Amino acid sequence: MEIVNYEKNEMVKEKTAVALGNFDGLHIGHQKLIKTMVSKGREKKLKSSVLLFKTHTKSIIRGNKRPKLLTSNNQKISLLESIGVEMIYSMNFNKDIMQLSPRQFVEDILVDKLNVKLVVVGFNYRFGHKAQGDSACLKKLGKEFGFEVIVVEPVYGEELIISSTLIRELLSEGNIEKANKFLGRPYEMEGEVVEGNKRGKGLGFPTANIKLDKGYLVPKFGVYKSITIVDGKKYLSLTNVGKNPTFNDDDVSVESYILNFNNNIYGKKISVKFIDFIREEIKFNTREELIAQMLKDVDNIKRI
Ligand SMILES: Cc1cc2nc3c(=O)[nH]c(=O)nc-3n(C[C@H](O)[C@H](O)[C@H](O)COP(=O)(O)O)c2cc1C
Ligand SMILES: Nc1ncnc2c1ncn2[C@@H]1O[C@H](COP(=O)(O)OP(=O)(O)O)[C@@H](O)[C@H]1O
Repeated sequence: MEIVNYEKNEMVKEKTAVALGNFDGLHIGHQKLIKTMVSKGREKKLKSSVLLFKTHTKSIIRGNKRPKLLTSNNQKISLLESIGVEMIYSMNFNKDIMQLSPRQFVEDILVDKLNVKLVVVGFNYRFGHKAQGDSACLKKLGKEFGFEVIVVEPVYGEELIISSTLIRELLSEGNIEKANKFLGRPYEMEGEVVEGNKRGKGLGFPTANIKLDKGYLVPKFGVYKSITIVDGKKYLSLTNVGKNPTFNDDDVSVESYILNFNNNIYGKKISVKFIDFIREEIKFNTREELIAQMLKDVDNIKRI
């Protein structure tokens, strides 16, 4: 996968097919759009590419109301690679870019830098200063500058339009099953293993605590069946998300107890795939009650 940087003033020589959007979550709607771009691009002998802003466009525009992210740039890049995308055109979304009119964006970026011959966007795509441009405007500019525009219709799941917002809501409600169905894969959080409160081993349940980045979406507090990936190997695990009410912790933690595992993994980068919501977090009166419940949780995930 080739990564080309706008900031380095890099220009693309080959003719390209480009998909445009934030693509946070890269859910099955996004996947359909990207696949359309890749296959139509191949037909026309164009280099398949995605223009990615390093930050979500709404995170700059909305300040504090920024949406919590479902995918990191690295996750997006590896998912895009697996769909067959050949190039990422990477840009910072800053005040200068934000102020480009739809016409300037098309001329300065898509035509001059990216050499586009095909642009694929979703049905509700907006672009340019104050989101003035829509797909009809893009089509008009395409005629003028000589590129084709394909607008991809929405993908539905259970009569709802699948969107990143819908998936954020499902994860916040603990509806991991539906969120995973719409993502087309399990929801995944990755991070470095950091030290926790050093209680886990004493309870008989050591947990690898992931260093959390505040920008990412944390699913509903509770206990999940999960798959934890350490050094490329998959392990069955139980992941607790929340504030450990039994111990009145202040901070939110995401921590995995990995079954049949006994290694020191502090400092390693691990990834947790959420498979099933098991139960809510409980405030127990004693450590013993918590331990008894964790033993039941282990039994539980071995059965489902
Ligand atoms: C399977 C599992 C279930 C858990 N359920 C609860 C719970 O219901 N209530 C709670 O207060 N903490 C729960 N925890 C979190 C523990 O309190 C936490 O892992 C323990 O205090 C160790 O924290 P530490 O890693 O910061 O040392 C659970 C942890 C695991 C692994
Ligand atoms: N089965 C296991 N699951 C998770 N972590 C384990 C396991 N076995 C050993 N470890 C190690 O133990 C650490 C967790 O121990 P714990 O007592 O819970 O301390 P902390 O509060 O620092 O998380 C993990 O970060 C990891 O390095």
